[in-house]
Formats: sequence, C-alpha cells, structure tokens
Amino acid sequence: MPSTLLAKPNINNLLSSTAMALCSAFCPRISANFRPKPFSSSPSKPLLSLSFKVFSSQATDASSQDKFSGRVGFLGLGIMGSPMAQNLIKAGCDVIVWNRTKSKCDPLISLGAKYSSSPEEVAANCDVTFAMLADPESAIDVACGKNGAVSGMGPGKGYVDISTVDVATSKLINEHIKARGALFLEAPVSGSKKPAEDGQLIFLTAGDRSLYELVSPLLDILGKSRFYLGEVGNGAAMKLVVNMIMGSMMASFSEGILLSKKVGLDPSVLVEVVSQGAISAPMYSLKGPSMVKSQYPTAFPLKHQQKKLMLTQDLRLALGLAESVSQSTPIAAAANELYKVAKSYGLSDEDFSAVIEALKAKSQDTA
Ligand SMILES: NC(=O)C1=CN([C@@H]2O[C@H](COP(=O)(O)OP(=O)(O)OC[C@H]3O[C@@H](n4cnc5c(N)ncnc54)[C@H](OP(=O)(O)O)[C@@H]3O)[C@@H](O)[C@H]2O)C=CC1
Ligand SMILES: O=CC(=O)O
Repeated sequence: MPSTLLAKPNINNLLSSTAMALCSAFCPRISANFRPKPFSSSPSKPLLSLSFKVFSSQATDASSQDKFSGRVGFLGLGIMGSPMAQNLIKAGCDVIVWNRTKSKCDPLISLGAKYSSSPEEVAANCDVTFAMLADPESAIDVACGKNGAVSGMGPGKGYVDISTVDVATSKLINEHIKARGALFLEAPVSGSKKPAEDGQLIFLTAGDRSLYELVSPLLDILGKSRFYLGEVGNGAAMKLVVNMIMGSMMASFSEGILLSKKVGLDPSVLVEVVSQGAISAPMYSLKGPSMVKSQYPTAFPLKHQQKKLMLTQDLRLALGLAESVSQSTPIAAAANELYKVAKSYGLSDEDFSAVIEALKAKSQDTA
C-alpha cells in the first residue's frame, strides 16, 4: 500500500509557502487570510517557531490547478461538516452547502455560503463536492439516492467523500461517480470536533490521484496532514484501523480511571500522570478531566463509534475487516462489547468517552 507522506520540519518554510501558493491558486482570497498554523502536536513545547504541515509528495499539478474554477460543494453539516465548511468559507472559497436539516445551513449562509436545495443541485453547480455524512447508509443515500449528488456529476467534476464508511460503501459510491465520467476520492479524517474547527485534521485519501492533487490545497485548509493511500478502499480501511485502536484505547483508559478510584487514588492525578508518560495521548488529556467528572461533552458521538446499520461501522466494521483477512483482534472485540452496552444505556448521543459508564454499570452488577 503506497503511502506518500513526507514529514520534514526542516523544509517548513518551503512547505508553508508552497501551501500558500497552492491555496491562492484555488481560492483567490486565501493568500490574504491564510497564515501558518501553530504545530499542534505538543502545544506546551513548541519544537518549531514556525508551523509545519505534513504534505504528500507531488502534492500539486499546476495544469490541473489551472482547470479548477474553485467552486466547492459541501454536503452534511454536522459536528464535523459545519466547521470544515466554515473553514473553507473563511479561507475565501466559493462554497455551496446542503444539509438534510436545512437550518444547519443558516450560519454558513450568513458567512457567505450559497445554498442549493439538493445534493444533485450542489454537485451540478460545483466543480468539487465534499460529503461528510453520518454513516454508510446516509453516504450512499446522499450520493446515489433520489436527487443525490451522482445525478449532478459529470466529466470534469470531482466527488470527495470524507465520511467514515466501510470499504464496500466507498467502492459502491466510486462506481456510481465513475459511471458519470467524474472523479472520486475517499478522504475520511482522523481528528475530531476541535481539530475540525482548527483545520488540523488528518486526511486518509484514496482514489483518483488527479482529484487528490486538485483538492490538496483545500485539504490543506482543513487539515494538518494528508496521506494518499492508493486505490479506493484503502482510505476507508485505514480509518477503521485507526478507530479500532482509538476505541480500545478509550475502553482501557476508562478501566484505569475506575480502578484508580476504587483503590483510593485520585483519577485526576492518574490523568496527569498518563499525560506525562510514554502512553500520553491528546485524547486522554482532552477527555480525561471530563470523564473524571462523569461528563461527556459530545465531540465524537458514541453512536458513530458503535454504529448499528446495514453494514455497521467503526469498531464493528473494523472487526469485520479483521475477520475478512483472518486477523485476530480480541482487544477490539472486547472493547466493542462495552460500546454496545453503553449504547444500550441510551448513551448514543454522548461522546464516545461515555463508554466508561458501561464499566461503572458492570461493576455494580458484579458488586
Ligand atoms: N465527530 C467526530 O469526532 C468524527 C466523526 N467522523 C466521521 O464523520 C462523519 C460525520 O460525523 P459527525 O459530523 O460527527 O456526525 P453528525 O451526526 O454531527 O452529522 C451527521 C451528518 O450526516 C447527516 N445525515 C445523517 N443521516 C442522513 C441521511 N439519512 N440523509 C442525509 N443526511 C444525513 C446529518 O444531517 P442532519 O443534520 O439532518 O441530521 C449531518 O449533516 C461520520 O461518518 C463520523 O464517523 C470522523 C472523525 C471524527
Ligand atoms: O473518528 C474519530 C477520530 O477522532 O478520529
């Protein structure tokens, strides 16, 4: 699986200026607004005085840049889609939005976005259309359903699906888009609400390389790094593997918080200890303090971590992926059971860190 990641802090200046040049090619007003972002991985100890983003090699193709007129469609304005669309608008892009619940378009319209009344209309009016939908079912429906984006696609257009879906769903949407003579890129993201707001997402892309190159300046507005992983399905698979690890990490962290409390330790101190050691993770520092207070402000809804749809997703889909290649994943399977319990307690709309409640309940059952 070819990955074309480059991470070279010492070419920071070059990359930043390249990004600015590319962004201004896409969106004329970007160069005035676009400023290098602070390096986010270790905010307390900045390694570099200037920001750097991780860009893939051969990120651009000047000729394809010239052909792009810069009108961008955005379908799906939920927790992730809204701030992403907002960042594109703020960067000066000409954005047309659509969302099933129309009221979620209003804040973006007031920032300068235009509105179209169906995914088809958005795709017909845009050169590139992004989609950030909840799950495989909605991703298929918005792309391939009645008045779906596919009907508005045609040669010279591109469809970028950022939703987290399974490999089969991504391939299906790709086929429909291709049948219209358009290009397709899957580009699920690693990162949650805050990285979406801060333009610090990580894109896991696969599909048409020329579309990848064309939209790279846009991905660089929305994210801090991007990987091109080859054929359609590889981006979806990478995202599922990442979320499988994340789901298990969160379940393990939850156990630690509860065990520390039971043995008379202060779980807030545990969070601090973890944050300073080799197992430190931004996720623990971000969510740990709220978890200790039994609060789960929703960034990544639990329902998305343990979706129960026609194909299912995230942990469940990752388990399916593992099974398809006979890879044993007992830790993820155990974590998955906990998310199922949490979901059965009505915690679907809470943050996925609410999985700790499933463990609390289990402890009471056995006490
Ligand atoms: N939240 C997070 O931290 C992260 C989420 N993701 C992934 O990003 C995607 C979006 O997540 P997020 O923004 O959190 O989810 P939200 O639930 O906040 O938003 C989901 C979006 O999908 C739309 N939608 C749902 N069902 C349908 C349908 N049947 N037809 C049309 N539109 C529909 C919703 O429309 P409406 O407003 O009308 O309900 C909304 O725009 C998911 O695939 C998720 O797994 C990836 C990384 C992080
Ligand atoms: O899908 C969620 C994430 O944080 O990545």
